[in-house]
Amino acid sequence: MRRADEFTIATTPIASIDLMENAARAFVKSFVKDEFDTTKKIAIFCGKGNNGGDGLAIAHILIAKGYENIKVYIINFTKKQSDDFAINLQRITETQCDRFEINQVSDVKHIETDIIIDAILGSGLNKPLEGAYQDLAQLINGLNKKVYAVDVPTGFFAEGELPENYNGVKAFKAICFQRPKINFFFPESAHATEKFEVVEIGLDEDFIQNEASDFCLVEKRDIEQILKPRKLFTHKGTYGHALIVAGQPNTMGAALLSVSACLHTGAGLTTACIPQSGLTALNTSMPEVMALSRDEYTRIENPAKYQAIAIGPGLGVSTENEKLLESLIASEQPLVIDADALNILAERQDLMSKLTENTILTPHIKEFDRLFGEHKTWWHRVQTARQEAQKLKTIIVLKNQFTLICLPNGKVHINPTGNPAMAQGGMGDVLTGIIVGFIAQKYTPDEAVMMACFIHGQAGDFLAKRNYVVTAASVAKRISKEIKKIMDSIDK
Ligand SMILES: NC(=O)C1=CN([C@@H]2O[C@H](COP(=O)(O)OP(=O)(O)OC[C@H]3O[C@@H](n4cnc5c(N)ncnc54)[C@H](OP(=O)(O)O)[C@@H]3O)[C@@H](O)[C@H]2O)[C@@H](O)CC1
Ligand SMILES: Nc1ncnc2c1ncn2[C@@H]1O[C@H](COP(=O)(O)OP(=O)(O)O)[C@@H](O)[C@H]1O
Repeated sequence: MRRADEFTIATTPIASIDLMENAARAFVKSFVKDEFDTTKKIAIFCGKGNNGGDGLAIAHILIAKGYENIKVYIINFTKKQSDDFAINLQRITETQCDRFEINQVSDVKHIETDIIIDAILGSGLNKPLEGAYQDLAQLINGLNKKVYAVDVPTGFFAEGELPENYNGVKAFKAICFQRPKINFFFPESAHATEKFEVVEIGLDEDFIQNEASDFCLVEKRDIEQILKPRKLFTHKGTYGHALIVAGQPNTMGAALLSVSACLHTGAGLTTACIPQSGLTALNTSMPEVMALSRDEYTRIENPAKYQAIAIGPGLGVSTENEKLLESLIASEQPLVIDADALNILAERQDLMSKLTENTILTPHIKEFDRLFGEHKTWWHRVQTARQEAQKLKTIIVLKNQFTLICLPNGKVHINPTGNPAMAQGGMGDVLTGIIVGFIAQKYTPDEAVMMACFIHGQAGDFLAKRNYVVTAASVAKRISKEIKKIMDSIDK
């Protein structure tokens, strides 16, 4: 982002001070949506770098908008100041804004305010907070006010491993510039901010798109480019045959959820390989689905006849299932491996090197650590996922609030859809069903995974607008409508 900043300044007729003004305006636009009461007391804490420069620009824009009680506090812990900070300090001096210098932390104790805007340190943070900065952050947290952070909360590293005990400012919302910071996507960021919003500040978009970055956010337009319409004269054979090996007598639900998701994703034919005891449930709830009884078939005859095979939801860990997984891996079909099949793999590390190229592994955090070892931080976990995806030539779908899709080429696609209403058992089984449903329809494995994660989350987001909790079965049933919604938006 810093390079995009420099590029934009160098190649467009925009001065860095104007870019700072753009950033401040974008911050204010978002801020006033939440905080429209112009009589509230607002304290803006400004460091002396560009983050603080933003804070000063925000102050004069808010004053111009009629906010009556703005006070600016300059954090004077260092002599060094940035050029744009100095320009904005001069500008604010020419207004009626109340301005105070904080030379020591104790000066903050007497501040009375309703809202705090944190512009002390931003993306220029280059070491963990200590000394006066750390004490100041603790003091601000102790005031228990609603804190809006400019770009990032003070003390929060935009990327890289986050320190175990976060000691920075705890924000209610971070309003960050142009692109989300990678670390916002990891659960540890919840210590630093309750939420974040990204606002555009006019950086050169073509430059950002072309910058080599290993991380990218999946967007609706990516899905629009991949999705193919169902054409005239096509038939069930066109849309492939998916096999889902899942369920045991007490976890038949996992199999049914996965199969239902596959059906609603549009596979031409779906076969469920489940124990005999589940057949009645399957036939009653989904007569469209065919069955292979697993009591009879401990091996899958002719796996090549399926265009896509998933194994794992509710499968159970047993010697028979281990053999079944081993035989499917030996068939050299690319598989979708989930849940108990991942747990079997964790016990049989020798099978890992035998996985066919483009096999998809879909672990949640615990399954991931069972497979690849304990990790203390998400940053570290994601580095491992990237390395393993490259080494094994597999796709690793590391499931989370923001699911991270690690591809064999080292790229990580971050899925932005989904919400906590989806945090309920069975949701991952549905994701597996969607992935296998798309692969059956001849989408490439990385396309299938990207579409599946995005649409799974989008279905959950739609349902969460009207429900406190969203069940896995309701997400599975919603998939076809969400695909249609995207299809219709392409047609327009
Ligand atoms: N790029 C963009 O898209 C745009 C960015 N903009 C804004 O600029 C912000 C980045 O500004 P920035 O580079 O001036 O750094 P900032 O965060 O103000 O820090 C200042 C100085 O603090 C120091 N320091 C570091 N760690 C420390 C610590 N632990 N404890 C104490 N001191 C510490 C360090 O100085 P050093 O240690 O290197 O001498 C650092 O240089 C960004 O977040 C956004 O708000 C927008 O205006 C326009 C578009
Ligand atoms: N807070 C959340 N926000 C977004 N998605 C979530 C959230 N909690 C769970 N999910 C999604 O639900 C699924 C849960 O997967 P998993 O734990 O394997 O479920 P199960 O094994 O019960 O089927 C993942 O796709 C995950 O991304």
